[in-house]
Parts: sequence; structure tokens; C-alpha cells
Amino acid sequence: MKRIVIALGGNALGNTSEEQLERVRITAKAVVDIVKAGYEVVVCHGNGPQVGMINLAFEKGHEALIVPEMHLPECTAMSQGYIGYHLQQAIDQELVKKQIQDTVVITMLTQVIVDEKDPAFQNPTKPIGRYYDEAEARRLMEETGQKYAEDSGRGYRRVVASPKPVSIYERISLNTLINSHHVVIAGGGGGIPVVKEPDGSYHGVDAVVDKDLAAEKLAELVDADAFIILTAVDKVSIHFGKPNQQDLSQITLAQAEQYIKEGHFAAGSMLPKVNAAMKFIEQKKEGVSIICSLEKAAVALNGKAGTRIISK
Ligand SMILES: Nc1ncnc2c1ncn2[C@@H]1O[C@H](COP(=O)(O)OP(=O)(O)O)[C@@H](O)[C@H]1O
Ligand SMILES: NC(=O)OP(=O)(O)O
Repeated sequence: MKRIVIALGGNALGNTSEEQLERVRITAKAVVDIVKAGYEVVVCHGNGPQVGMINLAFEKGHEALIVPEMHLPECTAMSQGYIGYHLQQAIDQELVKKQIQDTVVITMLTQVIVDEKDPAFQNPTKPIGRYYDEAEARRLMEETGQKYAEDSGRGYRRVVASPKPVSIYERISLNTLINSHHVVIAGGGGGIPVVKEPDGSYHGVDAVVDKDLAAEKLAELVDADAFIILTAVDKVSIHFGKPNQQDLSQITLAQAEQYIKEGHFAAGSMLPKVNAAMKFIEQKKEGVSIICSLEKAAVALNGKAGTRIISK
């Protein structure tokens, strides 16, 4: 059986609990279509809006002296439960509807191991939470000492440290579950970032890991045959959003490097996806690495949609 890791972008989840319940039904269809196509599936979802929302809710509650402070690793852990619960139910319902038996969906609380010396800790770049206008962002920066930055032309968001994933603590358990044909939701929100102590134990650190990079790390660790990043656009483009936009069906690693140098992929949005898709192919040359829209996932696996990243 072939094995795939699916990275789910923000449009797979929506922003509120109600929106999320609505969106995960559509997401579940895409996931189960891939199960039906004969793949063992690992799903890795984002949490940018959700982890920011949870963190902000606790911050406001703490200011009002009604709840304790809640740090980012705990907020990511909560987001894994909140999103995993909705996704797990929706995928299960879709499996029942499509009469796929003996497949259990499970959400695995996942810790991603990062390097405490990662320079990303000194340079916050990961956007989380809601969008603000520039004036609001400036006021919040002064009032809270938090960092805010423009996010790919969509407004200002809080930015936090985003170290690179080095490994996944639960990698062996994860493989056991996939081997027994579970659909596993893992690495949610990029995983809960942890660092190793000298005594061999782990503790959480204040950061949010990029889910596309964490999903790629998962794909390596479960020896996936395919890695697919589902987002809001059908294909990766050059000259994105300009009159001469050109959608790409296939790019080699060398072409991707060149397009990155030419600045075609926005730093907070498409660039980490292209980097993750490239990294997968660099370590598994005969693997399949695709970026496409949620709706076209199954078709893209048949080579009829999306952008495929190939070694050469
Ligand atoms: N070169 C590009 N080609 C296609 N989309 C791009 C490009 N540069 C930026 N984008 C934008 O990046 C978005 C995907 O990033 P983002 O919304 O952050 O991802 P996610 O789906 O993980 O939330 C696309 O929907 C598109 O608006
Ligand atoms: N953790 C993470 O990368 O989330 P988003 O994809 O929602 O930004």
C-alpha cells in the first residue's frame, strides 16, 4: 500500500468553531477520496489562526484576573485537540458514508523536536491569530512588547518564533498506527515544539512550527511515497497576482531554486510550501510531491491537477 502525508492549509479549517465544523466536512471528503484511492494517510493541519485565538483569549482572561497565563506550547496542544476532534469526527463520518470499513481515525498529540539554538528564536517570523491594520499593530507592539508584521499583503498579524522541525518525538508510535491502517492526524499546528534536556527529557518552548515543514518531516519519518500540500490555490504560480501570472503544472528542483531567487513565492505563504515540497523530493527522488487546492487533491494525485515538484 502507498503511504501519503497530507498538509492541510487554513482554508481547510476556517476561523471560528462553526466555520471549522462546516469546512472539515469538505476537507474530510478530500481526505477520504485519497483513502479510497488506496493510500495509508497521515493528515497534518495548520493552526495559525487557532493558536493565536486561544493564546489571545487566555491573555485577555489573564488581564481580567480570571484565568492563568497560557504559553504557546500549551496553546498548540489545545489547538491539536480542538482541530483534531473536528477533523477526526468528520473523516470518520465520511468513511462511514463511503462504506469504508475497519479504518479508524485517530488524533495523535504530537511533539516536534526543535534545536534550542535555532536562530529563529531571535527572529520571530510565524504569523498567528487575527489580522490587524497597521495602526492597531503598532499600538499593540507598544502596549504588549509582542512583534507584529505584515502577512503576505493580507494585513498585520502577531509573529512568533518558528524553529525548524528536527524530529518527531512520537515517530515510532506513529508508524505503528499507520501500519495498522489507522488514518492518523499528527503534527497538528506544526507539532508542539519541544527541546531535549541534558537528562534526555523534553520541555515545551515558546514557538509555533510551520506545519508544511513539520508535515514534510513527518513524511520523511514515516517513509511516505507521496507528500501533498493542500491550500487555497490550484497551482503554484510565477508572477502571482500580476497580469502575466503563469500557473505551473510541474517544476524541477533547479527551476524552483531559480524562482525562489527571483522572489516569486511570498515568504509567509507560498515559500514554506515550495521549500517543504522540495525537501521531500530531495530526500526521496522517486517520491511524489504536489501543491494543489483542497478540492483537487485526488485528481492531482493522478497527475491531472496541481503543481508537481520533480527532481529533474
Ligand atoms: N507564487 C504563488 N503562487 C500561488 N499562490 C501564492 C504565491 N505566492 C503567494 N501565494 C498565496 O499563498 C497562499 C497560500 O499560503 P497560505 O494562505 O499562507 O497557506 P495555508 O493554505 O497553509 O493557510 C495562496 O492561497 C496564495 O494566495
Ligand atoms: N502552524 C502553522 O504553520 O499553521 P498555519 O499553516 O495555519 O499558518
